[in-house]
Amino acid sequence: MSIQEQVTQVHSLYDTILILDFGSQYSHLIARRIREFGVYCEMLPCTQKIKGLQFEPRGVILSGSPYSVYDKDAPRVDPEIFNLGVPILGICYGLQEIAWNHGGSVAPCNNREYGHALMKVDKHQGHPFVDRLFDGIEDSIQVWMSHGDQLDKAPEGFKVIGHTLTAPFSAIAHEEKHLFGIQFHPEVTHTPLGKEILKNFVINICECKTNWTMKSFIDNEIARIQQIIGPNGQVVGAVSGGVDSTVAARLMKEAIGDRFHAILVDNGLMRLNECETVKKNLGDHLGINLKVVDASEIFLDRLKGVTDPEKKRKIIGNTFIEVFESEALKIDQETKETGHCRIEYLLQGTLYPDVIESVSFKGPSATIKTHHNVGGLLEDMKLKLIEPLRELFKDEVRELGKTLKLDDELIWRHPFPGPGIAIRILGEVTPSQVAIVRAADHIYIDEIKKAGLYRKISQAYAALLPVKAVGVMGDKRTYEQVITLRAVETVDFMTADWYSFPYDVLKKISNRIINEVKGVNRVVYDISSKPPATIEL
Ligand SMILES: Nc1ncnc2c1ncn2[C@@H]1O[C@H](COP(=O)(O)OP(=O)(O)OP(=O)(O)O)[C@@H](O)[C@H]1O
Ligand SMILES: O=c1[nH]c(=O)c2[nH+]cn([C@@H]3O[C@H](COP(=O)(O)O)[C@@H](O)[C@H]3O)c2[nH]1
Ligand SMILES: NC(=O)CC[C@H](N)C(=O)O
Ligand SMILES: [Mg+2]
Repeated sequence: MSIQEQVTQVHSLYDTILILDFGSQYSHLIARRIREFGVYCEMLPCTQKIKGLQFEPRGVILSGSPYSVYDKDAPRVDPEIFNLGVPILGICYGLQEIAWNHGGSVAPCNNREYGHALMKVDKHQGHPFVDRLFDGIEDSIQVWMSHGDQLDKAPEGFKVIGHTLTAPFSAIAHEEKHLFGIQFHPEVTHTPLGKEILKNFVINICECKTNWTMKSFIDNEIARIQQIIGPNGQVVGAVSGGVDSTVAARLMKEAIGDRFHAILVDNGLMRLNECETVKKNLGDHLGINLKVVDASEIFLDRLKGVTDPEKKRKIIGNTFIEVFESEALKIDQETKETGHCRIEYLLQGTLYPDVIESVSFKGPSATIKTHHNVGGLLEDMKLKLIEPLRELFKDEVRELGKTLKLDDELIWRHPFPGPGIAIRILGEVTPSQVAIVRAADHIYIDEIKKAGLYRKISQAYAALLPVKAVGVMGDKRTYEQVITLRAVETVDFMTADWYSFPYDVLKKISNRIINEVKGVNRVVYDISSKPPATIEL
């Protein structure tokens, strides 16, 4: 079977929901919820032309957006979508966009709704289709809203299927055209019955089959990679030993075999003995021959005198790419005789949270942190990126890892950021500061493991604060640095709570760090949740 045929087969095996993304912070959550039902979905930019679609969706969802439909430069859906003849659900901006396209009126409202609201469900006897969206929901529901505009008139032919005290057209539907619009966000957990509503749309209204699984994601991704890379293409891979890049590498290996060249860059900012351990693990478990490139001097040299964490990330991101580009040239030379093409692609294990926090859709959503692998890339980089996990959340990648039969230890490894210890030293990064963090972190993680808490905590690390404090050791005054410990619990790393440690474990950790790590006389524990803090510093 040709690759094109394999791709087409995906769409014949699985019913597809098309999500058109207007740039909401929650667009990917919609995709994630739908995949949880076992239904395949694809998310494309809202500018997608219907003529150019390579598949026939069973239904379409229009996401929310930071824009207002009446803005001059507001993103617009291709009106052809309304001639597809499949059910369409608009969420927030999506609702407003449906109304806008059908002669409804949308305007800024006096009673903006941000947060919880109670929506009264309006049923319509004799119009069975419009009632399907809120099937199983009686009377009223708790919903989560985030809008400053609202409909002040329902478009012609639409029925009102829900209203709140201040928004009379919170939910509308068209019996014959199978169009639905809701002002609230069903994709966030703050709408407790949101999942049921999405399920009603996807399964009861669009009648999608629920046969999509992680196994099919894998097959689909492998086919896609083969199609992109071609029969002779080669790929260089950024592989850190973390679960994301390991899963990505595993898919790539499966897709193109030895034409995949995995590289671990030792940037001098890794944890104790990390490079050796990772090389061994990936070789032993996955048969991936990992080349470790020692570039620690260049990285540490470029970080001299730099204290701003964003600058550190950019320097590290850029230097990573330089190393990969120079390694790719070396591999091109070495494989010249094989008939394989020159390396065009760089594989990265980028996940959705890396993307959403680093870049913004057409500008307005805020950049939180430039993850080195997204916003920290070289502007004129020659290698093109291939990122099979770019749409997934961490827990989905772990699920994928399980399906790929990766070792539990690897799947449940705490994430470790690419810029590593550099962003865990507030202030200048020097070899002696790196050594302090490395030693403290090693003790911290060791004690967490000994206490049997490693799997309960989602991510833990030690970091160095840029301050000194007075202490007394062996009757002598000390004036040394402060280690801060962080441990969080989270599912998707988008929000997180600090971990509530048993005191005796903290006591032991603090004691060991102060005794064993020279240059430290205090240990503090970070009790900030995300938001408003972030997981890293
Ligand atoms: N030292 C490194 N050498 C090569 N590539 C790296 C290195 N550190 C990070 N990367 C690349 O940057 C990507 C993002 O890093 P990140 O730490 O988010 O993911 P990960 O290391 O694969 O998984 P985890 O989040 O579990 O640590 C990685 O997937 C990998 O492609
Ligand atoms: O590869 C990475 N490069 C980065 O620049 C980076 N910054 C944060 N992280 C990791 O992302 C997750 C969320 O972290 P934050 O709450 O600090 O944004 C956590 O798991 C962080 O460890 C990074 N990973
Ligand atoms: N969350 C949204 O989609 C908001 C849509 C629009 N910007 C409003 O404020 O109403
Ligand atoms: Mg990592």
